[in-house]
Amino acid sequence: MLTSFYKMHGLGNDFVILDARIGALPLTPDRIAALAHRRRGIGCDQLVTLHPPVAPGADVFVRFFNPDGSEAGACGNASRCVADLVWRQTGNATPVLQTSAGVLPTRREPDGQVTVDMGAPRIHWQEVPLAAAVDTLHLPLPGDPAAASMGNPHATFFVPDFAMLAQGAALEHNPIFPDRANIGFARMDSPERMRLKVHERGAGVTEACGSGACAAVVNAVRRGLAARTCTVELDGGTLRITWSEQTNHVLMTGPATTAFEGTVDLAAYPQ
Ligand SMILES: N[C@@H](CCC[C@H](N)C(=O)O)C(=O)O
Repeated sequence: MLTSFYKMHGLGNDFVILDARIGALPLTPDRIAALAHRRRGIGCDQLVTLHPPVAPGADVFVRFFNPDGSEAGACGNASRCVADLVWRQTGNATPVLQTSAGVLPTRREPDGQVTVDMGAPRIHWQEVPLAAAVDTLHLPLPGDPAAASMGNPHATFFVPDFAMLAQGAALEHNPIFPDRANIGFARMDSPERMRLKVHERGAGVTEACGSGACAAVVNAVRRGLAARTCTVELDGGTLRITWSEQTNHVLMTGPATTAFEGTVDLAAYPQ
């Protein structure tokens, strides 16, 4: 069962991308976890699959899976990578991605970076989701985080340093997050510049989290800490995030890089 894959990354947040547009792939949560394993598989922060689109105007349907086998509604860095891949395959510089959380227009910039319209943030407690009707701007947790969904659940802690990062795994599983959550730690260096580290749901600390950067800027703007356009510095590099006042959509701009292409025998991995 030889299947080709692309190994790509956005700021060191790395992906195995499998193309299921020409035929379904026999993937299960266990097989995804095995493929994502850093020593026994190809290794990645997320496994991404491409499918024929259903939404009118969409060019490709994209699904995102964490290395624990769970599925996520959004992945900002992988969205840029898929847009870059579609551009390289077809020459379409504005591919539209369909995801389980919505339809995302993308654009290749003149400098080769990719902008993804990540849609409108969801800030009602049921949309995040949270387990109870609480103020999403001030969750009843030590550290006073704010919550938002960018198609996947995020909580942002505004911190002076990153001493809390080790608490990310416990916070991911806090009962206030019924679907677990990605946990961001943001240090505001100025209203236009943020330093961010993210413990990702189902993946642990990664070098960058695109949806986490979008959620952190949204939450920082809601708190009066950031300008609508903010540079987010992650361990793997920087993203430019704009939360548009006109459209309420969040635009994310950053690089997309191909590391290598390869072939994998899916049957050699557990089902
Ligand atoms: N790395 C991603 C987010 C991937 C999904 C996340 N771990 C989740 O479970 O929601 C990004 O760049 O946004």
